[in-house]
Amino acid sequence: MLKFDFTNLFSDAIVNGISINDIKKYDEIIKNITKKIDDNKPGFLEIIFSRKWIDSVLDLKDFIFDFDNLVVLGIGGSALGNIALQNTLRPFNWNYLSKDERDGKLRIFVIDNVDPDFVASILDTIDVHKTLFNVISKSGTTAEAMSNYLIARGILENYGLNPKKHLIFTTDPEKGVLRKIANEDGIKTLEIPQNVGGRFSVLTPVGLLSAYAAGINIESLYDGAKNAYSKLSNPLMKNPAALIALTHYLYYNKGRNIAVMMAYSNKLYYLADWYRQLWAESLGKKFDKSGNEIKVGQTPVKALGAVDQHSQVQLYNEGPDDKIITFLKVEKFERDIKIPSVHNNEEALSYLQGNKLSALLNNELKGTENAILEHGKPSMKITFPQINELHVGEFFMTYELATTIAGELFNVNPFDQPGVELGKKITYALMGRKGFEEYKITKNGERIEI
Ligand SMILES: O=P(O)(O)OC[C@H]1O[C@](O)(CO)[C@@H](O)[C@@H]1O
Repeated sequence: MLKFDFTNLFSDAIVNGISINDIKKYDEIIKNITKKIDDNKPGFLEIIFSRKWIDSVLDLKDFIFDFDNLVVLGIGGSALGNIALQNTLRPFNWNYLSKDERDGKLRIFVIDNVDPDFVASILDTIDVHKTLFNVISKSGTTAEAMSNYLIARGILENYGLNPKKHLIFTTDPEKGVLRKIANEDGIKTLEIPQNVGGRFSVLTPVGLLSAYAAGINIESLYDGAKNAYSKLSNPLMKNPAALIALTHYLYYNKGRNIAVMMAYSNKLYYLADWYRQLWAESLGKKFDKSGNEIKVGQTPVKALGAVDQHSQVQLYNEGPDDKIITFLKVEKFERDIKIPSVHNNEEALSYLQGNKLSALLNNELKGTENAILEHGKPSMKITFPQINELHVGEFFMTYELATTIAGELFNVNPFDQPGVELGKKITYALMGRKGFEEYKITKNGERIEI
Protein backbone atom coordinates (compact mmCIF):
# COMPACT_ATOMS: atom_id res chain seq x y z
CA MET A 1 0.00 0.00 0.00
CA LEU A 2 1.00 3.64 -0.27
CA LYS A 3 2.93 5.07 2.67
CA PHE A 4 1.67 8.35 4.08
CA ASP A 5 3.96 10.51 6.19
CA PHE A 6 2.30 13.47 7.91
CA THR A 7 5.09 14.19 10.41
CA ASN A 8 6.29 17.45 8.88
CA LEU A 9 2.83 18.97 9.11
CA PHE A 10 2.99 18.91 12.89
CA SER A 11 6.50 20.10 13.63
CA ASP A 12 7.08 22.94 16.13
CA ALA A 13 9.19 24.51 13.39
CA ILE A 14 6.14 25.36 11.27
CA VAL A 15 5.09 29.01 11.24
CA ASN A 16 1.60 29.19 12.77
CA GLY A 17 1.43 25.39 12.56
CA ILE A 18 -1.09 22.85 13.73
CA SER A 19 -0.46 20.17 16.34
CA ILE A 20 -1.63 16.61 16.71
CA ASN A 21 -3.86 17.91 19.52
CA ASP A 22 -5.53 20.35 17.12
CA ILE A 23 -6.21 17.37 14.88
CA LYS A 24 -7.55 15.16 17.62
CA LYS A 25 -10.25 17.70 18.44
CA TYR A 26 -11.82 16.70 15.12
CA ASP A 27 -11.99 13.00 16.00
CA GLU A 28 -15.76 12.96 16.41
CA ILE A 29 -16.46 15.27 13.47
CA ILE A 30 -14.38 13.13 11.12
CA LYS A 31 -15.97 9.95 12.45
CA ASN A 32 -19.39 11.36 11.57
CA ILE A 33 -18.28 12.55 8.14
CA THR A 34 -16.66 9.26 7.16
CA LYS A 35 -19.65 7.31 8.45
CA LYS A 36 -21.97 9.51 6.41
CA ILE A 37 -19.84 8.87 3.29
CA ASP A 38 -19.75 5.14 3.96
CA ASP A 39 -23.50 4.93 4.64
CA ASN A 40 -24.45 6.95 1.55
CA LYS A 41 -21.65 5.99 -0.79
CA PRO A 42 -21.07 8.63 -3.45
CA GLY A 43 -21.13 7.29 -7.02
CA PHE A 44 -17.33 7.22 -7.39
CA LEU A 45 -17.11 4.90 -4.37
CA GLU A 46 -20.12 2.76 -5.18
CA ILE A 47 -18.68 1.76 -8.57
CA ILE A 48 -15.72 -0.15 -7.13
CA PHE A 49 -18.05 -2.71 -5.57
CA SER A 50 -19.54 -3.71 -8.90
CA ARG A 51 -17.99 -5.65 -11.81
CA LYS A 52 -20.30 -3.86 -14.21
CA TRP A 53 -17.87 -1.12 -15.28
CA ILE A 54 -14.83 -3.34 -15.71
CA ASP A 55 -16.87 -5.97 -17.54
CA SER A 56 -18.37 -3.42 -19.92
CA VAL A 57 -14.82 -2.65 -21.05
CA LEU A 58 -13.53 -6.24 -21.07
CA ASP A 59 -16.49 -7.21 -23.27
CA LEU A 60 -15.00 -5.01 -26.02
CA LYS A 61 -11.79 -7.05 -26.19
CA ASP A 62 -12.30 -8.41 -29.72
CA PHE A 63 -13.34 -5.02 -31.06
CA ILE A 64 -10.49 -2.99 -29.53
CA PHE A 65 -7.43 -5.06 -30.29
CA ASP A 66 -8.02 -4.97 -34.03
CA PHE A 67 -6.83 -1.35 -33.95
CA ASP A 68 -3.35 0.17 -33.62
CA ASN A 69 -4.35 3.51 -32.12
CA LEU A 70 -6.92 4.72 -29.64
CA VAL A 71 -7.55 8.45 -29.75
CA VAL A 72 -9.45 9.86 -26.79
CA LEU A 73 -11.47 13.01 -27.50
CA GLY A 74 -12.52 14.67 -24.24
CA ILE A 75 -11.53 17.42 -21.85
CA GLY A 76 -11.20 17.98 -18.08
CA GLY A 77 -12.46 14.97 -16.17
CA SER A 78 -13.04 13.23 -19.48
CA ALA A 79 -9.32 13.35 -20.31
CA LEU A 80 -7.10 13.98 -17.29
CA GLY A 81 -7.61 10.51 -15.80
CA ASN A 82 -6.73 8.91 -19.15
CA ILE A 83 -3.59 11.02 -19.43
CA ALA A 84 -2.62 10.18 -15.85
CA LEU A 85 -3.14 6.44 -16.33
CA GLN A 86 -1.23 6.36 -19.58
CA ASN A 87 1.74 8.33 -18.30
CA THR A 88 2.04 6.69 -14.90
CA LEU A 89 1.54 3.11 -15.98
CA ARG A 90 3.12 2.95 -19.44
CA PRO A 91 6.62 3.97 -20.45
CA PHE A 92 6.99 7.44 -21.96
CA ASN A 93 8.05 5.97 -25.30
CA TRP A 94 4.95 3.74 -25.49
CA ASN A 95 3.58 5.32 -28.65
CA TYR A 96 6.95 4.90 -30.38
CA LEU A 97 7.15 1.15 -29.72
CA SER A 98 6.23 -1.36 -32.41
CA LYS A 99 3.02 -3.37 -32.06
CA ASP A 100 5.08 -6.42 -31.06
CA GLU A 101 6.93 -4.44 -28.42
CA ARG A 102 3.52 -3.26 -27.19
CA ASP A 103 2.39 -6.87 -27.03
CA GLY A 104 -0.43 -6.09 -29.46
CA LYS A 105 -1.79 -3.30 -27.28
CA LEU A 106 -2.79 0.10 -28.64
CA ARG A 107 -1.00 3.41 -28.84
CA ILE A 108 -2.94 6.00 -26.86
CA PHE A 109 -3.39 9.64 -27.83
CA VAL A 110 -5.53 12.08 -25.88
CA ILE A 111 -6.79 15.15 -27.71
CA ASP A 112 -7.99 17.34 -24.86
CA ASN A 113 -7.82 20.76 -26.45
CA VAL A 114 -8.96 22.63 -29.52
CA ASP A 115 -5.60 24.15 -30.34
CA PRO A 116 -5.48 23.45 -34.08
CA ASP A 117 -1.70 22.91 -34.12
CA PHE A 118 -2.03 20.30 -31.37
CA VAL A 119 -5.03 18.54 -32.90
CA ALA A 120 -3.50 18.51 -36.39
CA SER A 121 -0.20 17.11 -35.16
CA ILE A 122 -1.91 14.10 -33.59
CA LEU A 123 -4.15 13.54 -36.61
CA ASP A 124 -1.04 13.69 -38.82
CA THR A 125 0.57 10.94 -36.72
CA ILE A 126 -2.12 8.28 -36.93
CA ASP A 127 -3.30 6.02 -39.71
CA VAL A 128 -7.03 6.57 -39.53
CA HIS A 129 -7.76 3.09 -40.97
CA LYS A 130 -6.20 1.59 -37.83
CA THR A 131 -7.67 4.05 -35.37
CA LEU A 132 -10.50 3.88 -32.86
CA PHE A 133 -11.80 7.25 -31.65
CA ASN A 134 -13.20 7.25 -28.12
CA VAL A 135 -15.36 10.34 -27.67
CA ILE A 136 -15.81 10.96 -23.95
CA SER A 137 -18.27 13.46 -22.58
CA LYS A 138 -20.58 13.04 -19.61
CA SER A 139 -22.84 15.87 -20.71
CA GLY A 140 -22.42 15.26 -24.41
CA THR A 141 -22.40 19.00 -24.94
CA THR A 142 -18.86 20.18 -24.21
CA ALA A 143 -17.72 22.33 -27.14
CA GLU A 144 -14.13 21.05 -27.21
CA ALA A 145 -15.03 17.36 -27.16
CA MET A 146 -17.86 17.84 -29.63
CA SER A 147 -15.81 19.80 -32.16
CA ASN A 148 -13.06 17.18 -32.06
CA TYR A 149 -15.71 14.48 -32.52
CA LEU A 150 -17.03 16.29 -35.60
CA ILE A 151 -13.50 16.55 -37.00
CA ALA A 152 -12.83 12.84 -36.41
CA ARG A 153 -16.14 11.85 -37.97
CA GLY A 154 -15.53 14.15 -40.91
CA ILE A 155 -12.17 12.46 -41.51
CA LEU A 156 -13.70 8.99 -41.27
CA GLU A 157 -16.34 9.95 -43.79
CA ASN A 158 -13.77 11.50 -46.13
CA TYR A 159 -11.85 8.24 -46.08
CA GLY A 160 -15.06 6.35 -46.78
CA LEU A 161 -14.76 4.50 -43.48
CA ASN A 162 -17.80 3.33 -41.56
CA PRO A 163 -18.08 5.54 -38.45
CA LYS A 164 -19.71 2.66 -36.57
CA LYS A 165 -16.49 0.68 -36.89
CA HIS A 166 -14.17 3.47 -35.74
CA LEU A 167 -16.10 5.27 -33.01
CA ILE A 168 -17.07 4.51 -29.47
CA PHE A 169 -18.82 7.02 -27.22
CA THR A 170 -18.43 7.12 -23.45
CA THR A 171 -21.32 9.17 -22.14
CA ASP A 172 -24.38 9.44 -19.91
CA PRO A 173 -26.66 6.37 -20.12
CA GLU A 174 -29.63 8.47 -21.26
CA LYS A 175 -28.92 12.15 -21.79
CA GLY A 176 -27.02 14.26 -24.31
CA VAL A 177 -26.43 14.48 -28.02
CA LEU A 178 -23.82 11.69 -28.06
CA ARG A 179 -26.34 9.22 -26.68
CA LYS A 180 -28.86 10.39 -29.28
CA ILE A 181 -26.38 10.00 -32.18
CA ALA A 182 -25.27 6.61 -30.87
CA ASN A 183 -28.87 5.40 -30.77
CA GLU A 184 -29.61 6.73 -34.24
CA ASP A 185 -26.40 5.55 -35.92
CA GLY A 186 -25.78 2.34 -34.01
CA ILE A 187 -22.46 3.49 -32.55
CA LYS A 188 -21.00 1.49 -29.68
CA THR A 189 -21.18 3.15 -26.28
CA LEU A 190 -19.91 2.83 -22.75
CA GLU A 191 -21.82 4.32 -19.84
CA ILE A 192 -20.66 6.91 -17.37
CA PRO A 193 -22.71 6.26 -14.23
CA GLN A 194 -25.14 9.11 -13.73
CA ASN A 195 -24.03 9.71 -10.16
CA VAL A 196 -20.32 10.10 -11.01
CA GLY A 197 -19.11 13.53 -12.12
CA GLY A 198 -16.31 14.01 -14.65
CA ARG A 199 -13.44 14.68 -12.25
CA PHE A 200 -14.39 11.62 -10.15
CA SER A 201 -14.79 9.34 -13.17
CA VAL A 202 -11.31 7.94 -13.78
CA LEU A 203 -12.31 4.49 -12.51
CA THR A 204 -15.45 4.35 -14.66
CA PRO A 205 -15.29 3.44 -18.37
CA VAL A 206 -14.02 7.03 -18.89
CA GLY A 207 -10.55 5.95 -17.75
CA LEU A 208 -10.90 2.19 -18.03
CA LEU A 209 -11.18 1.85 -21.82
CA SER A 210 -7.94 3.58 -22.79
CA ALA A 211 -6.17 1.95 -19.85
CA TYR A 212 -7.28 -1.53 -20.92
CA ALA A 213 -6.44 -0.81 -24.55
CA ALA A 214 -2.88 0.02 -23.46
CA GLY A 215 -2.59 -3.20 -21.45
CA ILE A 216 -3.05 -1.70 -18.01
CA ASN A 217 -4.53 -4.10 -15.46
CA ILE A 218 -7.83 -2.41 -14.69
CA GLU A 219 -8.80 -4.98 -12.07
CA SER A 220 -5.71 -4.09 -10.03
CA LEU A 221 -6.72 -0.43 -10.22
CA TYR A 222 -9.95 -1.41 -8.49
CA ASP A 223 -8.06 -3.49 -5.89
CA GLY A 224 -5.96 -0.42 -5.12
CA ALA A 225 -9.06 1.74 -4.83
CA LYS A 226 -10.51 -0.80 -2.40
CA ASN A 227 -7.34 -0.58 -0.32
CA ALA A 228 -7.94 3.16 0.00
CA TYR A 229 -11.57 2.58 0.95
CA SER A 230 -10.56 0.02 3.59
CA LYS A 231 -9.01 2.88 5.62
CA LEU A 232 -12.05 5.16 5.47
CA SER A 233 -13.41 3.99 8.83
CA ASN A 234 -10.00 3.92 10.53
CA PRO A 235 -9.33 6.15 13.54
CA LEU A 236 -8.27 9.61 12.39
CA MET A 237 -4.52 9.16 12.82
CA LYS A 238 -4.62 6.04 10.60
CA ASN A 239 -6.96 7.49 8.03
CA PRO A 240 -4.98 9.05 5.15
CA ALA A 241 -7.94 10.53 3.25
CA ALA A 242 -9.32 12.17 6.40
CA LEU A 243 -5.89 13.46 7.44
CA ILE A 244 -5.24 14.97 4.02
CA ALA A 245 -8.63 16.69 4.10
CA LEU A 246 -8.38 17.90 7.68
CA THR A 247 -4.79 19.17 7.56
CA HIS A 248 -5.42 21.03 4.31
CA TYR A 249 -8.61 22.51 5.76
CA LEU A 250 -6.91 23.62 8.99
CA TYR A 251 -3.92 25.09 7.17
CA TYR A 252 -6.23 26.85 4.73
CA ASN A 253 -7.88 28.52 7.73
CA LYS A 254 -4.42 29.68 8.76
CA GLY A 255 -3.84 31.39 5.43
CA ARG A 256 -2.25 28.53 3.49
CA ASN A 257 -4.48 28.84 0.46
CA ILE A 258 -2.14 27.09 -1.99
CA ALA A 259 -1.72 23.32 -2.04
CA VAL A 260 1.38 22.26 -3.96
CA MET A 261 1.75 18.67 -5.09
CA MET A 262 5.38 18.11 -5.97
CA ALA A 263 6.10 14.76 -7.61
CA TYR A 264 9.66 13.47 -7.59
CA SER A 265 8.86 11.35 -10.63
CA ASN A 266 7.95 12.40 -14.15
CA LYS A 267 5.31 9.69 -14.17
CA LEU A 268 3.61 10.76 -10.95
CA TYR A 269 3.57 14.38 -12.14
CA TYR A 270 0.50 13.43 -14.19
CA LEU A 271 -1.30 12.38 -11.01
CA ALA A 272 -0.70 15.90 -9.72
CA ASP A 273 -2.31 17.21 -12.90
CA TRP A 274 -5.38 15.03 -12.32
CA TYR A 275 -5.50 16.13 -8.66
CA ARG A 276 -5.48 19.81 -9.70
CA GLN A 277 -8.90 19.56 -11.33
CA LEU A 278 -10.28 17.45 -8.50
CA TRP A 279 -9.23 19.85 -5.72
CA ALA A 280 -9.97 23.07 -7.65
CA GLU A 281 -13.39 22.33 -9.14
CA SER A 282 -14.64 20.46 -6.08
CA LEU A 283 -13.65 22.88 -3.36
CA GLY A 284 -13.44 26.28 -5.03
CA LYS A 285 -16.93 27.57 -4.28
CA LYS A 286 -18.72 30.87 -3.83
CA PHE A 287 -21.55 29.52 -1.68
CA ASP A 288 -21.75 27.03 1.15
CA LYS A 289 -24.35 24.28 1.27
CA SER A 290 -26.90 26.65 2.84
CA GLY A 291 -26.41 29.28 0.15
CA ASN A 292 -24.29 31.70 2.22
CA GLU A 293 -21.55 33.45 0.28
CA ILE A 294 -18.17 32.15 1.49
CA LYS A 295 -15.80 32.17 -1.52
CA VAL A 296 -13.49 29.35 -0.38
CA GLY A 297 -10.97 27.20 -2.17
CA GLN A 298 -7.36 26.21 -1.99
CA THR A 299 -5.42 26.67 -5.24
CA PRO A 300 -3.79 23.38 -6.24
CA VAL A 301 -0.41 23.69 -7.91
CA LYS A 302 1.62 20.93 -9.53
CA ALA A 303 5.38 20.80 -9.38
CA LEU A 304 8.03 18.40 -10.55
CA GLY A 305 11.13 17.47 -8.59
CA ALA A 306 14.00 17.92 -9.16
CA VAL A 307 13.13 20.28 -12.05
CA ASP A 308 11.19 22.79 -9.97
CA GLN A 309 13.89 22.99 -7.30
CA HIS A 310 15.50 25.19 -9.91
CA SER A 311 12.36 27.17 -10.58
CA GLN A 312 9.86 27.20 -7.68
CA VAL A 313 11.58 26.16 -4.45
CA GLN A 314 13.10 29.59 -3.84
CA LEU A 315 9.51 30.85 -3.56
CA TYR A 316 8.32 27.89 -1.50
CA ASN A 317 11.14 28.36 1.02
CA GLU A 318 11.37 32.11 1.36
CA GLY A 319 8.06 33.39 0.02
CA PRO A 320 4.77 33.93 1.86
CA ASP A 321 3.45 31.39 4.37
CA ASP A 322 0.58 30.49 2.08
CA LYS A 323 1.45 26.94 0.98
CA ILE A 324 1.09 23.38 2.14
CA ILE A 325 3.17 20.93 0.14
CA THR A 326 2.66 17.27 -0.69
CA PHE A 327 5.67 15.36 -1.97
CA LEU A 328 5.19 12.24 -4.07
CA LYS A 329 8.06 9.78 -3.85
CA VAL A 330 8.91 6.52 -5.61
CA GLU A 331 10.79 3.93 -3.60
CA LYS A 332 11.68 1.55 -6.38
CA PHE A 333 11.76 2.88 -9.92
CA GLU A 334 11.11 0.44 -12.73
CA ARG A 335 14.43 1.33 -14.35
CA ASP A 336 17.61 2.76 -12.91
CA ILE A 337 20.80 4.21 -14.31
CA LYS A 338 24.20 4.07 -12.70
CA ILE A 339 26.23 7.22 -13.21
CA PRO A 340 29.53 6.08 -14.72
CA SER A 341 32.94 7.05 -13.39
CA VAL A 342 34.21 9.04 -16.33
CA HIS A 343 36.38 11.67 -14.63
CA ASN A 344 38.27 9.83 -11.93
CA ASN A 345 40.34 12.84 -10.97
CA GLU A 346 37.55 15.42 -10.78
CA GLU A 347 36.83 16.01 -7.09
CA ALA A 348 33.71 18.07 -7.99
CA LEU A 349 32.10 15.10 -9.75
CA SER A 350 33.22 12.20 -7.60
CA TYR A 351 30.15 12.27 -5.32
CA LEU A 352 27.97 11.57 -8.36
CA GLN A 353 30.06 8.91 -10.08
CA GLY A 354 29.13 5.36 -9.20
CA ASN A 355 25.76 6.44 -7.73
CA LYS A 356 22.35 5.71 -9.20
CA LEU A 357 19.99 8.35 -10.58
CA SER A 358 17.22 7.09 -8.27
CA ALA A 359 19.48 7.77 -5.26
CA LEU A 360 20.23 11.28 -6.50
CA LEU A 361 16.54 12.06 -7.12
CA ASN A 362 15.37 10.73 -3.76
CA ASN A 363 18.17 12.51 -1.93
CA GLU A 364 17.12 15.70 -3.69
CA LEU A 365 13.63 15.09 -2.36
CA LYS A 366 15.04 14.61 1.15
CA GLY A 367 17.07 17.78 0.77
CA THR A 368 14.06 19.84 -0.34
CA GLU A 369 11.79 18.31 2.29
CA ASN A 370 14.20 19.24 5.06
CA ALA A 371 14.90 22.68 3.66
CA ILE A 372 11.15 23.36 3.46
CA LEU A 373 10.79 22.28 7.09
CA GLU A 374 13.68 24.46 8.23
CA HIS A 375 12.00 27.39 6.51
CA GLY A 376 8.93 26.73 8.62
CA LYS A 377 6.62 25.44 5.87
CA PRO A 378 4.38 22.37 6.33
CA SER A 379 4.68 19.35 4.07
CA MET A 380 3.52 15.75 3.86
CA LYS A 381 4.78 12.86 1.76
CA ILE A 382 3.20 9.95 -0.09
CA THR A 383 5.55 7.13 -1.02
CA PHE A 384 4.80 4.73 -3.84
CA PRO A 385 6.72 1.49 -3.09
CA GLN A 386 6.52 1.04 -6.89
CA ILE A 387 4.48 2.71 -9.58
CA ASN A 388 1.87 0.09 -10.40
CA GLU A 389 -1.88 -0.27 -10.86
CA LEU A 390 -2.48 -1.09 -7.22
CA HIS A 391 -0.83 2.07 -5.94
CA VAL A 392 -2.23 4.34 -8.63
CA GLY A 393 -5.75 3.03 -7.93
CA GLU A 394 -5.21 3.65 -4.22
CA PHE A 395 -4.01 7.18 -4.95
CA PHE A 396 -7.09 8.03 -7.02
CA MET A 397 -9.52 6.76 -4.41
CA THR A 398 -7.64 8.32 -1.49
CA TYR A 399 -7.88 11.74 -3.12
CA GLU A 400 -11.50 11.30 -4.19
CA LEU A 401 -12.35 10.46 -0.58
CA ALA A 402 -10.16 13.28 0.78
CA THR A 403 -11.91 15.75 -1.53
CA THR A 404 -15.33 14.58 -0.38
CA ILE A 405 -14.31 14.86 3.29
CA ALA A 406 -12.83 18.31 2.64
CA GLY A 407 -16.14 19.30 1.02
CA GLU A 408 -17.88 18.43 4.30
CA LEU A 409 -15.33 20.40 6.35
CA PHE A 410 -15.63 23.47 4.11
CA ASN A 411 -19.41 22.89 4.02
CA VAL A 412 -19.51 23.07 0.22
CA ASN A 413 -20.88 20.72 -2.42
CA PRO A 414 -17.79 19.03 -3.92
CA PHE A 415 -19.78 17.53 -6.79
CA ASP A 416 -20.95 20.61 -8.69
CA GLN A 417 -19.11 23.29 -10.71
CA PRO A 418 -21.51 26.17 -11.34
CA GLY A 419 -18.62 28.58 -11.80
CA VAL A 420 -17.60 27.14 -15.17
CA GLU A 421 -20.97 27.74 -16.80
CA LEU A 422 -20.81 31.46 -17.57
CA GLY A 423 -17.65 31.21 -19.67
CA LYS A 424 -19.18 28.33 -21.63
CA LYS A 425 -22.32 30.37 -22.32
CA ILE A 426 -20.36 33.39 -23.52
CA THR A 427 -18.38 31.09 -25.84
CA TYR A 428 -21.62 29.62 -27.21
CA ALA A 429 -22.88 33.17 -27.84
CA LEU A 430 -19.64 34.15 -29.57
CA MET A 431 -19.81 31.04 -31.72
CA GLY A 432 -23.39 31.84 -32.68
CA ARG A 433 -25.17 29.06 -30.80
CA LYS A 434 -28.92 29.63 -30.83
CA GLY A 435 -30.49 30.53 -27.51
CA PHE A 436 -27.34 32.10 -26.04
CA GLU A 437 -27.52 35.55 -27.70
CA GLU A 438 -27.99 37.28 -24.34
CA TYR A 439 -24.50 36.16 -23.26
CA LYS A 440 -22.69 37.98 -26.06
CA ILE A 441 -20.08 40.30 -24.55
CA THR A 442 -20.99 43.96 -24.63
CA LYS A 443 -18.77 46.98 -24.25
CA ASN A 444 -20.36 50.36 -23.51
CA GLY A 445 -23.64 48.91 -24.65
CA GLU A 446 -22.22 47.82 -28.00
CA ARG A 447 -21.73 44.23 -29.11
CA ILE A 448 -18.20 43.12 -29.80
CA GLU A 449 -18.12 41.48 -33.18
CA ILE A 450 -16.07 38.38 -33.77
O1 LIG B 1 -17.49 15.19 -19.68
P1 LIG B 1 -17.99 16.53 -20.09
O2 LIG B 1 -19.45 16.69 -19.81
O3 LIG B 1 -17.67 16.82 -21.53
O4 LIG B 1 -17.29 17.63 -19.21
C1 LIG B 1 -15.92 17.90 -19.29
C2 LIG B 1 -15.48 18.79 -18.15
O5 LIG B 1 -16.17 20.02 -18.20
C3 LIG B 1 -16.52 20.44 -16.88
O6 LIG B 1 -17.88 20.26 -16.73
C4 LIG B 1 -16.27 21.90 -16.65
O7 LIG B 1 -14.95 22.23 -16.86
C5 LIG B 1 -15.73 19.51 -15.98
O8 LIG B 1 -16.29 19.40 -14.71
C6 LIG B 1 -15.77 18.25 -16.77
O9 LIG B 1 -14.82 17.32 -16.34
